[in-house]
Amino acid sequence: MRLRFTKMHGAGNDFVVLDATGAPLALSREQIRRLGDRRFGVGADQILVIERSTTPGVDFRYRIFNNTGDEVEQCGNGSRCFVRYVVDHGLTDKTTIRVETVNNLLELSLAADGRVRVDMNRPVFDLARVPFDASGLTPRLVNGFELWPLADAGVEVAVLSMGNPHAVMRVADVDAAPVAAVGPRVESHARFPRRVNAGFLQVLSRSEVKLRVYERDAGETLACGTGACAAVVAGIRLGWLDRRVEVHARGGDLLIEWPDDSASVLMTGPAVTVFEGEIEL
Ligand SMILES: N[C@H](CCC[C@H](N)C(=O)O)C(=O)O
Repeated sequence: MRLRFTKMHGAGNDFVVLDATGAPLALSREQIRRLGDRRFGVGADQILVIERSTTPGVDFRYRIFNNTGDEVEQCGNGSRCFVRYVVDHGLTDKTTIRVETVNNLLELSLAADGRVRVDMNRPVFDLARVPFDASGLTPRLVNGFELWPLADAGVEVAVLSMGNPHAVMRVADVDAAPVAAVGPRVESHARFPRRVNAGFLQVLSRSEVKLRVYERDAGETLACGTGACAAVVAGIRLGWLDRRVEVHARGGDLLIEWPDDSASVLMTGPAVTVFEGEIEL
């Protein structure tokens, strides 16, 4: 099968974007893995498949696959690249776009300076919906929010979902943090039945942080949009951060806002098209 694709990134988190708005696209797990393979394929952290939505009032649907071939629920940087793609390819003339994913409905808009602003919906703290198994654990409360001990990984984590699961831990210096050693142990910890994205958060001030994320399936990426949302929400709940935070990821900067505890999390950041191409799968 000859397949046209668009290579994009959002703050260095990179994607292969496939346009299935004209005709359905059914790819095998192996074909998804090939697209994501940096040696034998195009190479990307995730593969995004864009489709028209059949839901009234919703413009598009987009599916997200980690480069292992696993389909996942949410991708913050990917949602910004999705908007950039549909606008640049004339698939919509709207400036605010509603898109559904496997378990979420997002409202996205182009900002004046070319960045993309995404309403990432509300964070989920119900542990069963993350999912996280806290049975037998006693959390340490900070500002009334739980930090859960993962003794065998030697860390405490804040646990929440942005549609996909996140475990956030505070570190003194992200550049010195044991991401390669501790990331996989948290990602695959038995208390996360669907595994988890592991965020390493350094607080620079109440409105500025540095973040590294060891992503579920993908390993450390240069940025993780949902990870940035989860880290800022956890920091606000723990009393470390204000409601509008600049997040410095290794691949670029994201602006995260959580106006109040009942509001959606808003993320603003870059979305860049790198090249278009074709591949024989
Ligand atoms: N690895 C994530 C999916 C991609 C999320 C990330 N790339 C983002 O920008 O939110 C997961 O398995 O939940």
